Amino acid sequence: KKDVEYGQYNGLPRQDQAMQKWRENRFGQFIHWGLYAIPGGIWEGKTYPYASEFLRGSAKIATSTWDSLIYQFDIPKYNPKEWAAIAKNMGVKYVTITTKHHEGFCLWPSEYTDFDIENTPYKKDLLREFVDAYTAVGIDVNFYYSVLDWHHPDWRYDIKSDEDRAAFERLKQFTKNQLVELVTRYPEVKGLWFDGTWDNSWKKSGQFSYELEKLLKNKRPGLIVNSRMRADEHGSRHFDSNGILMGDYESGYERRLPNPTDKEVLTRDWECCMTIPENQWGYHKDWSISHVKSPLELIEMLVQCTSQNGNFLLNFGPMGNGDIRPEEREVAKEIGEWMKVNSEAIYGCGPADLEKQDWGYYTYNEKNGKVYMTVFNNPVLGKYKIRLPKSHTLKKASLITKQVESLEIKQISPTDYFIIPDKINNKKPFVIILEIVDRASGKFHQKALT
Ligand SMILES: Cc1ccc([C@@H]2N[C@@H](C)[C@@H](O)[C@H]2O)cc1
Repeated sequence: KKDVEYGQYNGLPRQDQAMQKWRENRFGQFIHWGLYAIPGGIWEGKTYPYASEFLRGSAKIATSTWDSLIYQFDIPKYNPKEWAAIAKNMGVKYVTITTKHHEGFCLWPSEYTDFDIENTPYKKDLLREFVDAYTAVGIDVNFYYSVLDWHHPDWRYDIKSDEDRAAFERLKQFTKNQLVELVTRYPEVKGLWFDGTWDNSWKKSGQFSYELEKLLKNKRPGLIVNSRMRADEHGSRHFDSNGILMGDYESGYERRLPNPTDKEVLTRDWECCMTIPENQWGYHKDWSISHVKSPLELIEMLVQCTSQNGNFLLNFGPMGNGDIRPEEREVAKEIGEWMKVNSEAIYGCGPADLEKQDWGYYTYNEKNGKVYMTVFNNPVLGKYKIRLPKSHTLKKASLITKQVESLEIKQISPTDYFIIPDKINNKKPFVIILEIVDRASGKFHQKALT
């Protein structure tokens, strides 16, 4: 064991009310919005296929040229109430918005920089309007904040000289000031999603990140931070040098999910953040340049995350004028229709600790003791196999839509059962509710998650 003074300092998984709500939420909306939404991946008539929020680098644009985009940020179509309605209808319980991405442009009127919403034609506190609109419809609000700041003259990729050290100390103070400002001006905020913390300069700031986490949690009791915020004093990130997760949940699954049978992730809280195109977080004008995930692909990811004790954060990239693009409206509508029927298998659910089968995923709600089977793959066999521990019995199977009172069950061995639906006519993923009992205790219980 290494002596780690600035690693994890509270016991995980957190069981306080705020974290339980974060866990029960399961499904969130990510929003990437900034100056990059104005060019939308196209510069001087050339389409750049890389992530649009990196266009400044991809198109080798001078910082001063890029920063002058601020004068075009007049967002005539910005309608946070409509954004919140779209999110509500999609079925998300929380939202995470980029208050400041790597470009350094702040969506709120910050005391510590002029590179913010106040100096745009819009002028008003866009973030306050956003927080109010989402809070009004009962969606929890989190802030994404990039420590990496391309606009700030004191950013350093590494600390190689006294000048670097002095500059980065100023940057750290600026970062602390902005974060205290955010949790103070917007006390409704539930969590902070840190990004841009991979450079050596931050890896050498482990103690600072430890003290910053403590400071922010003192200012906002219950605040939830992701593992990307932290480095320990040896430069380890996400997990400290003893392999202990830092922050409150693991946030390494970016545009990828764990292997569906990975049992290790069941032991901690984690969140997967996902783009609808292959790799666009900010608005890109041309989505024809890559695969665009269908609502069904995205629903399957949401169900898989829930089945493995994770949250799913689906990204939207609003347009430079503040409108939500038609493709994203359509995704929100179709996922929302599915959630209206099946969200009981998602909200407040987690892993069922049953052996995964090919037809799809199990989720489990320990409050009502119900196990949910979400079917994505119809077996040619026409029967759905369930395998239970010997001590358990499958008592009942019914459709969440209650089209039929119950489905036929056939036990084919001490551990295996077939569920035999009268007909399989589903074109969409569907949910079967299972009543499984441990004969000894009379109810299904999940192995305690260590
Ligand atoms: C190499 C790389 C750096 C930063 C990112 C940012 N993290 C995502 C959550 C987005 O904010 C993306 O811009 C992605 C890839």
